[in-house]
Amino acid sequence: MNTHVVDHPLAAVLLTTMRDARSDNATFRAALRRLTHMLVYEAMREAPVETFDVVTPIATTDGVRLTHPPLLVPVLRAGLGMVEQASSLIPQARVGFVGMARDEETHLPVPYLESLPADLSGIPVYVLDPMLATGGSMVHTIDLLVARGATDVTAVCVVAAPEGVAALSASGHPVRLVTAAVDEGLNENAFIVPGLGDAGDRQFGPR
Ligand SMILES: O=P(O)(O)OC[C@H]1O[C@H](OP(=O)(O)OP(=O)(O)O)[C@H](O)[C@@H]1O
Ligand SMILES: O=c1cc[nH]c(=O)[nH]1
Ligand SMILES: [Mg+2]
Repeated sequence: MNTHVVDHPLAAVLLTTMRDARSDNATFRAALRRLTHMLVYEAMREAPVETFDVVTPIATTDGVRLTHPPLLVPVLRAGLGMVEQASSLIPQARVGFVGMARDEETHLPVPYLESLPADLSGIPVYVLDPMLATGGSMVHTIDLLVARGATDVTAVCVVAAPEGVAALSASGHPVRLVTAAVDEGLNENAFIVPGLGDAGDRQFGPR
């Protein structure tokens, strides 16, 4: 599986704000929005484009548009903080939703929402979730996408654990990962170390 760590000073500064336990909910959400801009920009670098005639006030020239506008899939709750920025960067994108909450005892994802187009064949899909910990939530989300015919999936994350990267790779799904960091690992509660805490709680408050 291809893993791209977005290694840029501006991304690192925003990630630092998100990691900092002193950042309040609003500060955390603002940093996530700005970092999402950079992650999606990088994730779309190789997106295929087609040309068409565009008429400037002076002459006709080649214009460019995305060949296959993608589907964005935020994983609720935490992925909600990424979708507005991602869709403003790609106004042609459609948006689907998956909702999932980890069971605090088993650390397994418990799905509660699935709102996706029926047929995803030929559509690139960008899954938005700041955290890839055990990988259970992301693998389950991609199971849903692949069952609808998706063959081109990008997981856009802020912090990944090596365990989650390995789980994604072992899933055998057609996925690549774009993330701002790969951290040390998971603690006994399956939280990422050093991580940034619970990305849902840090945006919206505890459930
Ligand atoms: O890789 P995993 O071990 O599955 O953990 C990652 C998941 O945990 C977080 O969501 P959470 O379950 O806390 O729900 P929330 O977004 O509502 O807080 C996060 O946003 C991922 O979806
Ligand atoms: O560190 C973690 C692990 C799972 N979910 C989070 O929000 N944070
Ligand atoms: Mg959470």
